[in-house]
Amino acid sequence: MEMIGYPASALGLVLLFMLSKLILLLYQPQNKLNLPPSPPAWPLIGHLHLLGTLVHQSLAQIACNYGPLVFLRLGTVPTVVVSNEALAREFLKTYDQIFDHVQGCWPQIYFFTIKRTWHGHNTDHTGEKSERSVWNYFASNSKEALEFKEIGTEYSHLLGVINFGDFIPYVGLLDIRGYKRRLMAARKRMDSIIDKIIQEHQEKTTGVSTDASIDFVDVLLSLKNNKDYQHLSMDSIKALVIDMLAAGTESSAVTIEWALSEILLNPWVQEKAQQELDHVVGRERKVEEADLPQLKYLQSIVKETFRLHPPGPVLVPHESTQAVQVTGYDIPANTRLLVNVWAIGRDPSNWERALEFSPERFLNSNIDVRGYDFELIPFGSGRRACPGLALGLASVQLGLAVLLQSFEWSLPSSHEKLDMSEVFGLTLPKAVPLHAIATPRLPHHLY
Ligand code: HEM
Repeated sequence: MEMIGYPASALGLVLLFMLSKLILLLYQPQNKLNLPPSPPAWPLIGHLHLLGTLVHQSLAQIACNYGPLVFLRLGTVPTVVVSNEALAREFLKTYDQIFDHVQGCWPQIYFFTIKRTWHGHNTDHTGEKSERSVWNYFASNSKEALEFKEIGTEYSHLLGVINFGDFIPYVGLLDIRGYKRRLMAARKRMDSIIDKIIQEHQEKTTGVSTDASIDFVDVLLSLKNNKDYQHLSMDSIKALVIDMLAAGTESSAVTIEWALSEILLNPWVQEKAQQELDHVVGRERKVEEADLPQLKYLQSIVKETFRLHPPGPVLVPHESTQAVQVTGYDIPANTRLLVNVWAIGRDPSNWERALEFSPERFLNSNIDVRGYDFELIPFGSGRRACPGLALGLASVQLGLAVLLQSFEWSLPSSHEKLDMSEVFGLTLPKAVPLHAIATPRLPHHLY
């Protein structure tokens, strides 16, 4: 008998080979290792069946049953999950270098690019207003901007779903649920937008010489003239542009939406924030970035929002480059690390009334979000921490300050129940977008 042109015996041999490879991968001898606690695993899929659509919540539930350090086998991928402050410090600070696996020079490029192009939020280094062109491009309502947002939502969803094919070799080839096909289609659409942006930047003949006029696409393109980065292909540069756009836009927007939602549930927070804005800025001018250091209550609102709704709930997966012992447990080389920042932010051993939204808790506290206080690490910590921290933090603080100074916020109906459920994806947005009424509170000429 012949199947699709191949003799059945040859097909059988291939299947047998694939199956034996899979069994070898899944059952590598690990019995001599002192691995962290682990729930019972299923054949082939390991612990994948324990992950629901809200992965961070499933992992928090597993931590409740098995402790703050858990070893999981997600298909063939060995994974450790960390769910408390002390262990986060251990993995991200003490063993930072070991759990640092990422594509070669990319972290340096991210830092270098953001440093070259960001001199403050609204102003360049000379203190003059500057147009930050690529970001402005996507903040607009242009056809490309709307398409980018649409593709971004698709990407975010597809990167969040648990796709068995990503964890079990050969299953991925079948693409049973069509995720790969959808991702390729989204990538093709994204590629054509990025190609257009790159072409426009390459065609720019003037204005690239001053720091104020360059944006991060200019900086990335100029890497080709730098001898340390000449090996970078055009595809890598495109991927870097997409990374920066994806990481730099959604996280700040999602945080502001959560902050406003919490404020609507806790109206006295709005009252106190507006009193502070009136006192520090007044109502005759718009709040500016220079006002932010004095807006202590607003800063506390932002910290409290990051605590309960971190946009990267399990950070970006890190991977061990070598075997290591952490708190007496063996962690093999090539083990993925997930840090459940969402669970750490709600851990009652760190936070009183942990599930309550209470910005006041930060007013007389030194806890900050910059990666030194491991009970609150929405930007990660150490070598892999977010390179856009300063820009992201300022964007959220200023964005929220402008919204609270300019408008009185209320729900469309006093009986309306605000839906606070989440969707797990590239970030952690609200499942149901916020609908609120904005009533102007500043003089007419300021709008
Ligand atoms: C609310 C704002 C933001 C939050 C909460 C945030 C959070 C994060 C987190 C948690 C990570 C992963 C860190 C880790 O795995 O240890 C990350 C990575 C990253 N972020 Fe941000 N981010 C924000 C804004 C931005 C902005 C504005 C940019 C760029 C302009 C940016 C660029 C990046 C990049 C390129 C990475 C990947 C770094 C790597 O893999 O080494 N982020 N961010």
